[in-house]
Amino acid sequence: MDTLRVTGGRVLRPDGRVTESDVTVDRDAGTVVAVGDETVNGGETAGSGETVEETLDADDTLDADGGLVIPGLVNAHTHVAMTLLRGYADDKPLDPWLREDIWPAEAELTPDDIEAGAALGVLEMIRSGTTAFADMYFAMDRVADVVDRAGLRARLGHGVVTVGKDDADAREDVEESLRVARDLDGAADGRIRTAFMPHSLTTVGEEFLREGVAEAREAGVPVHLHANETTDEVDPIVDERGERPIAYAEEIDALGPDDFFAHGVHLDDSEIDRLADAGTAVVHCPASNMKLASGMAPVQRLREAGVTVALGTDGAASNNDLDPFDEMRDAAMLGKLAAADATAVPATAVVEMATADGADALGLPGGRIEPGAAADLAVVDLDAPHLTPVHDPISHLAYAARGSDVRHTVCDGEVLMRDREVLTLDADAVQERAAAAASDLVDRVGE
Ligand SMILES: N[C@@H](CCSC[C@H]1O[C@@H](n2cnc3c(=O)[nH]cnc32)[C@H](O)[C@@H]1O)C(=O)O
Ligand SMILES: [Zn+2]
Repeated sequence: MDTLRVTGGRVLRPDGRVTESDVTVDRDAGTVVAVGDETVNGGETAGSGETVEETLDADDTLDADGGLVIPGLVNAHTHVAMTLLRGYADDKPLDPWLREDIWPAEAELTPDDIEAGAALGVLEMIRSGTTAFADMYFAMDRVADVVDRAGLRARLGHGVVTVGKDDADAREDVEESLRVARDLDGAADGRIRTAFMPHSLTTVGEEFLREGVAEAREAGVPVHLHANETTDEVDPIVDERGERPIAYAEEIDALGPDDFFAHGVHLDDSEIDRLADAGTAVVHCPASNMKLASGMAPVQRLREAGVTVALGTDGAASNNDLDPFDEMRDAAMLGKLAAADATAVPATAVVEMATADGADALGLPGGRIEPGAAADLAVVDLDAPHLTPVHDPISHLAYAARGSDVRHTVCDGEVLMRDREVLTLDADAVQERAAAAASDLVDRVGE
């Protein structure tokens, strides 16, 4: 067995305990084989016949001294190539922001641009401890190439918009989303999974939603869309159909146990119950919701109702970074404000949302450090002034740590970043190429 040992750190366990343990990883299988002396089958590692003691001479080690070993963080909703539009248009509500600024710029994006933007976003994510993400965009074959090279996991889909398009163009967009969902599923040695991704219930027509969802069910891929993000996305559905958006989603068969919806800001109690009954997850994007003044999602109520709530950054143009630590802190802060209750959405909740609940929402491995689990983890350096003293490491994850405190990132047993150096991408080249692509893009939009 080819082993990696993460030594000398404290480990965040699935039950919330923090223990001083080494973590042993089988690099070939991409799984955790031991946490301390806890193994898959009591002392023997993964059926190899070797005991933990015998594998003590690891083939490779990562120093976690003074650090906290956590499950790799999950960014459950983003548009990763939008890093090119970071800081391009700020301080506007969703609808005019999309129509006046973002969509005209996106109309000029080439597949090369999208690859450059995706590489930049993935670089940023690896550097802040993210090992899995969900992406809704276009030119997804190029995004998949980046994920393959960079070594993390993703659930990818082509975003469909049919409003303002003629029938042929609309159909083509739906077909492209289904093609991506079928062709890319299982790519990158299984690290890439896919979904059918209609942009939202108001930007895709009913007929296209029904047809696309039916095909997605046939293909066995989940559905991911923006739901109840703003009141502009709720009111027209209520006016035209006499039902709430989540009831509409259920009616078109888009409310399944493997499906996950971004935002869920404006949900009433009946919709929360429907989500809980269906087992559909919600991806909370607190920074984007605050920046676009979309509203405050009922995170505490959703969790109490039994809905799986994950965390997402949304695109870098509405955030403006892809740092999952910011998202944890924002979720805890905004969750309290939304509930008018300082005990709501505590530190333990947001850490769960960014790890196990994120992996569950996406239906991807990871999110827990335990024998037999996927070896997706990050080591957070706690030896810094803003993290001193350490009364409670989970409090620090939620409230005080930053993406730049991540020392190492591991996904599927591969070291993606060691001592802050990303090993799978040429960071300088990625940054330069993205900056050049972004400035060319803005020139073209201005012409
Ligand atoms: N194929 C579609 C593209 C859809 S990709 C997903 C879209 O979601 C947009 N987007 C980014 N952030 C948000 C948000 O917060 N709410 C809704 N849409 C967003 C993003 O800019 C992108 O255009 C087309 O032809 O236009
Ligand atoms: Zn979005």
